[in-house]
Amino acid sequence: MVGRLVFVHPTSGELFYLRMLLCHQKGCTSFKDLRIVAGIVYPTFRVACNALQLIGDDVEWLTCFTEAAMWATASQLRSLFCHLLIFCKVSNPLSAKSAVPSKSMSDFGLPVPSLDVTGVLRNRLLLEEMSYDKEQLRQQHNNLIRKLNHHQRLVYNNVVSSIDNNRHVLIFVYGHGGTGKTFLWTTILSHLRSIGNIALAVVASGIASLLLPPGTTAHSIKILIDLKNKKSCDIKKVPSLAIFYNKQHSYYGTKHQ
Ligand SMILES: Nc1ncnc2c1ncn2[C@@H]1O[C@H](COP(=O)(O)OP(=O)(O)OP(=O)(O)O)[C@@H](O)[C@H]1O
Repeated sequence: MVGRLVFVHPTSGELFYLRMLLCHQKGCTSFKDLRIVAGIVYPTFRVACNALQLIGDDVEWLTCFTEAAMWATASQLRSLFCHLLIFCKVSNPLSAKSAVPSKSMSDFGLPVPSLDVTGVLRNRLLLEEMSYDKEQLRQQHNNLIRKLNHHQRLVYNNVVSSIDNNRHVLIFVYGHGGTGKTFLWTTILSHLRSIGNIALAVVASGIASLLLPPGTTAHSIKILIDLKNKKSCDIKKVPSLAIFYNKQHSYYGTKHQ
């Protein structure tokens, strides 16, 4: 029987290697026969092609990867690996990855960070909120709290007691310009952060965010200022923002300007 094999693009994966085997293996009567080389049944057409030395053996890529492993950081190695996969037509990606002996911190007798810690390190929002100088904040708080006037003190006590008693509350503070609202927020924020809690200062505008230590705009963390029926905040389940909101002991304060 005389037949013609249609062209198969190299990016077609196993189909490409099947076509290659059909051009080289003789007397085969099944797909399995095509995968047999020197009596060994190979699991895929590509591996069978490799055994027949029909395709490159990736040595140049393995050498490149092994050399880079001597000096490159983990992040650079990951970039290189992706670059090789995408642009260099590596025939066996897994062997390239396993060619580099990977070491973990425990191999050097170092404590392995918990998943919780590595999660926090990847979360910029959380990292910022947890890296305050607590001692400095404690001193600032001690200095500010002494100056609070009667009304400020009332609000301050209310906020702190609701946190101490784990009560979820919404507190609205009204006052004309210059009556000490920002002063009050700063006192509350310094207290919460000095005891290791996360307190998010949210404002309506970018200019107002400069008044609070460090404040952020509501829209940048997807909080709606204009609350109406059936409106919802678009916070995805996995990203850092969701992890941030899930973190226990988080408090949000907003300032409208
Ligand atoms: N209890 C206080 N002791 C000393 N100074 C205070 C006190 N409360 C407020 N101030 C000072 O008064 C000034 C105005 O206060 P603040 O900026 O907190 O007002 P505000 O209500 O936030 O104003 P606005 O609404 O215009 O932003 C600031 O210089 C602040 O340091």
